[in-house]
Amino acid sequence: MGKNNVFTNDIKEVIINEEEIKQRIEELGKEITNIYNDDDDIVMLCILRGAILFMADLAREIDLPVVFDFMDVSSYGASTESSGVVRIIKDMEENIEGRHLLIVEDIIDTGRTLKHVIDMLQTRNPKSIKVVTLLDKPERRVKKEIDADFNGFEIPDEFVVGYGLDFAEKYRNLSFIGVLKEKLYI
Ligand SMILES: O=P(O)(O)OC[C@H]1O[C@H](OP(=O)(O)OP(=O)(O)O)[C@H](O)[C@@H]1O
Ligand code: HPA
Ligand SMILES: [Mg+2]
Repeated sequence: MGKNNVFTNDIKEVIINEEEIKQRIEELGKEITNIYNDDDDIVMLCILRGAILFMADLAREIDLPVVFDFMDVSSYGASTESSGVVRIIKDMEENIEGRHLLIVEDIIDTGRTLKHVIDMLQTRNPKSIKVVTLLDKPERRVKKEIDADFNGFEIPDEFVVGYGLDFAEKYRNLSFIGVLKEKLYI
């Protein structure tokens, strides 16, 4: 059986394939490498769980010394709509005062998760906060001021899964980004 075939019946359309993801991450890695100095103290913060694959691949394309940290944040649960309540399930471990913080997200949708995380982390006085997201759904933004500094792909307003993104915890291990068939959640 070929790779990811077990999910074929659930996916309406592949919108970003494995090769496109890989190429874009190489570009993002170069862009990010270029905006920092070699001696900057950088903490890469992975927002669990969705950003785990992106973090792992992006970090290897950044040619700078970085520290890894993780924060587990959840607002979607088993739904395709944000609950509106952003829950911090696990806080980060590093002290970020005076250090550069690079937040790594898989997707910015309504922007609620990122707004909540940034508001919280800003009070800890990092030297800078920058955000890199693999996917961006600008049409869905409620708080217009929330945006990424680095953005892999702009996508339309459809519920997507794969490459870390889930529906009810499923599909995270797809190697591409696909649109989920609506009959599975409507
Ligand atoms: O811009 P928003 O509308 O807030 O949506 C984006 C957030 O939602 C998803 O997380 P989710 O709550 O599903 O947790 P998960 O990463 O563990 O799947 C995704 O990983 C982002 O963190
Ligand atoms: O389109 C999406 N897919 C998966 N998780 C998400 N969290 C926000 N938007 C999405
Ligand atoms: Mg999710």
